[in-house]
Amino acid sequence: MTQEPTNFPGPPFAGPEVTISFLGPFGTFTEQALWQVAPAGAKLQPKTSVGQALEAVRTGEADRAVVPIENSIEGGVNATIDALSQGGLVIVCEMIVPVSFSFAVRPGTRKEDVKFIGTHPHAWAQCRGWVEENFPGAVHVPTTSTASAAELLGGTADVSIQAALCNAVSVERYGLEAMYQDVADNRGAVTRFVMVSLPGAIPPKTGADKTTVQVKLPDDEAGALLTMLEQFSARGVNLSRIESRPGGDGLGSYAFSIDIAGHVQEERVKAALVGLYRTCPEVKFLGSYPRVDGVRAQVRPGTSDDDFGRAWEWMNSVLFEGKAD
Ligand SMILES: O=C(O)C(=O)C[C@]1(C(=O)O)C=C[C@@H](O)C=C1
Repeated sequence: MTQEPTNFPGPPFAGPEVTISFLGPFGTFTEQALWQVAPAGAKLQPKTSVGQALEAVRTGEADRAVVPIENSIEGGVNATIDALSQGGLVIVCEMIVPVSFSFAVRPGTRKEDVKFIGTHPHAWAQCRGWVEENFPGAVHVPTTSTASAAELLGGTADVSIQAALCNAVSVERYGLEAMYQDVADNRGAVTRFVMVSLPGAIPPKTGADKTTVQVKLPDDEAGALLTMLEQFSARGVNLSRIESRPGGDGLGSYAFSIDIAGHVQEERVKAALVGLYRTCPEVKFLGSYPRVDGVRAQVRPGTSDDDFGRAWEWMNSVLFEGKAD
């Protein structure tokens, strides 16, 4: 099946259809997220880790990768944030998926048989209280995704788990049955996913955009964090997420993963990023893309593209015409 590359996020792909790698196997929440944007004929490549899904794009094996980046209960997905910080990839769109879990077992399993429960650590963190109440003393067996726990449980091999906390679609896919449905400690939990590609044309600005950057602060410099934040506040740029990650060069060295409300083609965002680049040892641009919630950035008086344009006109008249007012 041939796809029109034009309205698909990110640079054109070699075609005829787009190849998308994702945190697999089939039946993960990540697969559910990718169908929000993937065309019907997309070729899917399930991978066993976020790192492998992203690497497939770096090597050209896939045109895009879809990976989880943030959960409303458990916070950032470090594997994704760290892998993206290695550079070479950009985010081209985001998706949000409401998350609740099925408690899946092999047909015939009794409640008292369940001693070991397999699932992804992020899923476990979202169901910890429920498990404590319903299966006190049960042990968490971490798996590479929620669907991999279901696949393991449904497989013929003699496995050590008796239940999996997974997406409802995995229950049927792997021949299991749901002992409980809609399991979650917090109603309304959502996970945010991103689609990434090799860098190319930046998705056009819509007025409701996000820009993701990774910034390293100078080591042992008093006020370095404040200086970094001032680059944003001085230009009226709002942040929707900021997380510190170890820089990897020993204790005390940190990098910040930041989502900015705005598009890199907006003057106030450009000015903030230029300010960051001047004052921080490392700045990585990880993409500008439309916000899935459609929330438009509030533009403070004096920070619109028009305000920057008038200010530059004035400066040019000072520089090139010698004007003094
Ligand atoms: O394991 C999956 O099904 C995933 O898509 C991963 C993931 C995550 O990394 O947060 C996605 C959504 C849920 O929050 C639990 C797990």
